[in-house]
Amino acid sequence: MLNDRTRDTSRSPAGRPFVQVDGLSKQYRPDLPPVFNQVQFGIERGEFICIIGHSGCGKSTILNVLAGLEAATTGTVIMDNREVAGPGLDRGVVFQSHALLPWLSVEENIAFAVRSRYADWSRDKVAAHAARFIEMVGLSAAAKKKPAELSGGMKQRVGIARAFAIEPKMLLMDEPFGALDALTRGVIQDELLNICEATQQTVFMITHDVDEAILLADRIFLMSNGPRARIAEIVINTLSPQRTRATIHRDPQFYRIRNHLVDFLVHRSRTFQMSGEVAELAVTRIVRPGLESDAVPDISSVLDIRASA
Ligand SMILES: Nc1ncnc2c1ncn2[C@@H]1O[C@H](COP(=O)(O)OP(=O)(O)OP(=O)(O)O)[C@@H](O)[C@H]1O
Repeated sequence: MLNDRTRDTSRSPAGRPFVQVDGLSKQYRPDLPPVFNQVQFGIERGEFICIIGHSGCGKSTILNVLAGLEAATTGTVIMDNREVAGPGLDRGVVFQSHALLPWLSVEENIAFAVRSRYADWSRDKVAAHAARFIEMVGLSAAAKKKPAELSGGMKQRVGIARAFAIEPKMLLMDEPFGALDALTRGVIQDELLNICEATQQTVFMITHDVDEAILLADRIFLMSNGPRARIAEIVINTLSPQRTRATIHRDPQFYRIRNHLVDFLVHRSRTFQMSGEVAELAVTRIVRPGLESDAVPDISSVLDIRASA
């Protein structure tokens, strides 16, 4: 499989990234500290972002805010020059559970979503569009089956096809492969890469799997532990855009990035928590193993992990 992940990263006339998140915080109760605060990042059009952090740091809450399913306590999310103020079909969401309509077949589930997005399309056009995405996830032979007749991996493929089929401006995925066995997970990761290449989809994905993040993501956001969690580091994936699951382990750079991520999760994610007051003032650190620096608005320092490897 070849992933020639060239991106259309054109910015808005205002010079803003495609998605701009500023000053985001979430406090569920006034007597408790915010789960996260000062969360700030940009996502370019066509970029694949993975976010990693310990359980409870607020990853799902951030994703829900991006989806418009939850309101932040402070801060703004601007997507394609418009503020996100609620759910909308310009964003697709894939959760770990599939949430398929059990009385509809695979193709009907996807067609249902396509019709809600493109209400004026003819029946044939909807069916052809749905079939295209069913084929992309390798489910053409199962198109007539109901969800109860599908394996967990197949159901998750339907969820992914449905999300892509509405051609969202941003696809949000909350641990989409968390419930799958390793083999199925690998196959679907490959399919996901192929679809992203074909569609230039912008993706924001939560994962607990560092290998998955290195395979899929252009950049990896690392969240410190909560409360008062924040995006402490952004790791730019400098592996070849042609990386594949089969060959990625042969690249020495893979282990440098992997060690860096694991070290963050084991050690550094906690230090931000312990120095909570200081962390509030701190800025996101960017890790860019071996690439030239270019303008990234929320970044203030560069750490080259090759130098320390
Ligand atoms: N509705 C709610 N009311 C109160 N607290 C909440 C609510 N939803 C989430 N929380 C708390 O907010 C924190 C962040 O939750 P969230 O699910 O966003 O974390 P997460 O990083 O996605 O965790 P995980 O990796 O385990 O899914 C947790 O401490 C959780 O208990």
